Amino acid sequence: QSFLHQRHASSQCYRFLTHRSVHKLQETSCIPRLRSTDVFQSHNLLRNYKKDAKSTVEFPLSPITVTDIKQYLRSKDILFHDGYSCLHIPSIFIDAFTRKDSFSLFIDKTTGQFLCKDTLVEGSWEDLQDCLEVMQKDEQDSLSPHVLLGYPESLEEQEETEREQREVREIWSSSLPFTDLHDEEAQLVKAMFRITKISNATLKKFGVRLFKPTKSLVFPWFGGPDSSLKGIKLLSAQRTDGEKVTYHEATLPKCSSYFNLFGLALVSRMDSEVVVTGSELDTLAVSQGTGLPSVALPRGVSCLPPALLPYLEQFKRVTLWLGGDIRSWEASKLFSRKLGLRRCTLVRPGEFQPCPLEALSQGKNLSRIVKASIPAAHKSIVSFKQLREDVYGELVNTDQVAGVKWTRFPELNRILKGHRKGELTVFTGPTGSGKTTFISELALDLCMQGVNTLWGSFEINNVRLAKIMLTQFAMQRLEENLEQYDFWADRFEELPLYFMTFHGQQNIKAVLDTMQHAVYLYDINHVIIDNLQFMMGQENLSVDKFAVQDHIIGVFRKFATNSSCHVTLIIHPRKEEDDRELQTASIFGSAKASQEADNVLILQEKKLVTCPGRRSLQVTKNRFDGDVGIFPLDFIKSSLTFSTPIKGKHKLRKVAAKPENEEEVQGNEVTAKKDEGKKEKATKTAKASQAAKCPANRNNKAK
Ligand SMILES: Nc1ncnc2c1ncn2[C@@H]1O[C@H](COP(=O)(O)OP(=O)(O)OP(=O)(O)O)[C@@H](O)[C@H]1O
Repeated sequence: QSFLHQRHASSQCYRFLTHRSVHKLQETSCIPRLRSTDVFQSHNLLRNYKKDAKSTVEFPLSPITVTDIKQYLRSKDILFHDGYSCLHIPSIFIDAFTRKDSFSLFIDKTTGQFLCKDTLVEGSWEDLQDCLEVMQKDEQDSLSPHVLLGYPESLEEQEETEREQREVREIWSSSLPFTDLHDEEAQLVKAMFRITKISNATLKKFGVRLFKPTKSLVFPWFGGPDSSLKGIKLLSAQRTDGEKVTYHEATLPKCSSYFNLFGLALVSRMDSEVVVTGSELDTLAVSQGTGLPSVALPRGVSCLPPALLPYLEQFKRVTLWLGGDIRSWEASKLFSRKLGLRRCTLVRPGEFQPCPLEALSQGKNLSRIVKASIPAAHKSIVSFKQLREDVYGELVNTDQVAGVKWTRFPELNRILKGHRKGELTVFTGPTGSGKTTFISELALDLCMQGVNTLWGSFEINNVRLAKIMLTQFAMQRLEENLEQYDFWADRFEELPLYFMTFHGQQNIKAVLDTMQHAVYLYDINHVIIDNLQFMMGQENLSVDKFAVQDHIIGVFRKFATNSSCHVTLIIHPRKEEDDRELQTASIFGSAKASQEADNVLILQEKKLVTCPGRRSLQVTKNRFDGDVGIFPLDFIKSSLTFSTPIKGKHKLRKVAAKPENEEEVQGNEVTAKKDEGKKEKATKTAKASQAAKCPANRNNKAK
């Protein structure tokens, strides 16, 4: 209280302290980014490798609820509209006469973060409270938009921003509108991007141009009160497998500060309906095919940054048509929660409803597809009639339904089939057997494929953990190749990877709040908790220890389901006997708790008689399709990675995993052996190609 009073003693003082409080927030942030990036992002990186580095700054010191926000506003006699994702209040950064009845300041209901659309002033809930207090104290009816001190950019950052802005202007001014191209050339470019059905009029309307030197389409980002050019996205196309086209994109400014809803500049204040797509080309297709306003998400289906929500508040109906695959479908269900379920309808991907661009090329009626979109808010009781399309979707897309495949662990794909959202994986193994090291590689593999990942490492600190992951990423001992550090660190920084800063014993509520917050901000798909024992300390230990553990498992289970987020829990076994293998029962206190887990993985240490000390991974539970099994792991100390042993060298043996189908396990083992040769070859090729890509020294980076 007294601190607050001091803060509000004068505007001058307030400016200084608010500035400091921003830093305080950064210091205490529970989800910091690894390091600020100052590297221009390669034109060839896929969008799902990018992460929103900027938003890690604003972790609230104490979680805020919409009720708290409303109560505070009422206490200050501030009128507000209760919007879908935000509360709308009259902006305090424009004078009372100009603002009239316009409610242009948006407060995020989940985080309290605010944005004034008229002045683009933004800040945390604490910042807004400070501003309101100062206004009241000084009896002012508005504040200068400059009252909030920004987060000062370093000289390097300023230079980088200026360089980017210069580059934006240069590329834009040397790009050509399609109407300036010869017919033949325009057709050729359209054929290359597979957009022959998109008319020149549509391209012109959206201001799409061609940048000839890299044969890229240029999508402009117009924004701010003066609708000036704020950035661009460059899209290049490459034909693979004859007909298939792979797109690569790059943004300026770099992806972490690229917050453009492409198409927004064409939306009028009166529009109440919008179709949200996962790519700029899809937005062109929707606009041309339906005549409806349409916007594209800057990072496609990988995330919907909350910073964009105020721009979507005006729409009473939002149709999410994010693509033609299961990943888009899952993303649309998650994003609709952020946008407010009531107003969202979803286009279910399928044979007759591909992504908008494909639908346009196939001559489908896009308006009809949008009209047939289904409400996102589902009822608690449904009939099979409502479910049949979902069931059909699962049947025709079995591979995608099975989840993201590991690239480094083909044997795990064979047993578990993939990594799926909303599941709970429990992982155990003897003390010091390499649990953290193994899970680190397992999670890294997924993260490298665009699975947004959050680590809760309570036992080892984040620097050590990041060092392990970076070594696994580079697949080599970086201590001996320090000149390559920047090369690998720059690439590692691009991963959608976040760390909680908790260390040691933690209160489970604080951890869950942080996880929830991260899911909202970064669309986290995978949380790893290492390990559960660090959440036990503060619970009431007068009750049975294992009952507490089971309770905590139940809490994480609920979180995984409700947040559609995969949770991997590392747990120490309850007892270890030297000559006995660990089993499912070695972890859980009760049968109920083992029931909660979808997957149970055990790192077995001493099971292969021929090679003591060798680890193997055993899957003892797999709710998805019931397959269980075991496969050996080879540990490469220099890279801290695990890989399948060389064919024929080590004999696989069956363990008492109580497989439902013994024949199946034997079959699995045969397949595993077949895979070994392939894996070895793949590892060698991967290492060779990485070595080829990696520069001999850091000077190359500067070049
Ligand atoms: N398969 C392996 N063979 C030999 N050493 C390994 C293996 N896997 C990991 N290690 C090493 O063993 C040490 C402990 O590994 P790690 O911290 O991953 O184990 P843990 O099971 O998580 O430990 P704890 O039980 O304390 O949580 C590390 O130095 C790691 O590099």
